[in-house]
Amino acid sequence: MAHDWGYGHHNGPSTWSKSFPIADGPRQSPINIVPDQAQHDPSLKPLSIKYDPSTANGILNNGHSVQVSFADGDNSLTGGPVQGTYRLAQFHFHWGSTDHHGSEHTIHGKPFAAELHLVHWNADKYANMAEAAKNPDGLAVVGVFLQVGSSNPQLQPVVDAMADIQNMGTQHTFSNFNPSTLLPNSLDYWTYDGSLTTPPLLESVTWIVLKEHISVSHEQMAKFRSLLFTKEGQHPCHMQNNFRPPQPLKDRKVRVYP
Ligand SMILES: COc1ccc([C@H]2OC(=S)NC2=O)c(OC)c1
Ligand SMILES: [Zn+2]
Repeated sequence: MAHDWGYGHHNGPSTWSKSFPIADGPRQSPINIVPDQAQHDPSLKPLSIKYDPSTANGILNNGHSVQVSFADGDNSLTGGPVQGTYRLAQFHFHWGSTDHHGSEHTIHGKPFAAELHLVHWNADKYANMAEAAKNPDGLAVVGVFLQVGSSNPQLQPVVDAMADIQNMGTQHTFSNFNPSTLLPNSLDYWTYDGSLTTPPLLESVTWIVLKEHISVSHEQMAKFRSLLFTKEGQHPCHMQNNFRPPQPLKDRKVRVYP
């Protein structure tokens, strides 16, 4: 059966457990992060991220988000909370209908306007992203908060490409883009064991949520909200509020670096 999960009243996050019982699992994401309760851990290392801009190979409206994919190549995440080398597969975003909410993780209960997810898979242990996603140490997702303020020129190539992928299922060429330009100056982070934030909600993600946000302008956010959840010819429904709310922490600790 084709899964018709979404973010609407009838198919949104509160309904996902019907088809995906893991939605009520022990390590679901996102979560609310309480900085004062995060634990220091001397085994945590600084993050090391190196991307090859020539591996960017397309931008897609997948009906849930806007996603930029990368060919297998020298795109590595090492250090931080992970062992070995994780390879970048794609990045995408989650955002709201206003500038005051839209991120998936929250800090002290406070949401940001949007959240960037840079998705990496454990290339030392698994053959590809799909295999990695089935394993508890398979994925590492770097989360970056977007706060509305000054325009972010580094985001503009992604924003400009949105004109070509307005409808669900549309894609366009997107090349020579270095996603490290979307990272803040500081790579200090919180980390915890979690999951994918949309179905299949697999509990295979080591989360690395950066403390420092990046900026985005109100006008740039309006372009995100101009995207459509719907296909060409369908009654148009604007892509916004494509975020899952925070889930119970249960028996987990959030660690902090430094
Ligand atoms: C099959 O591939 C998937 C499926 C779901 C997600 C969701 O989990 C997070 S995290 N953000 C999402 O939209 C995904 O992202 C890596 C990749
Ligand atoms: Zn995501």
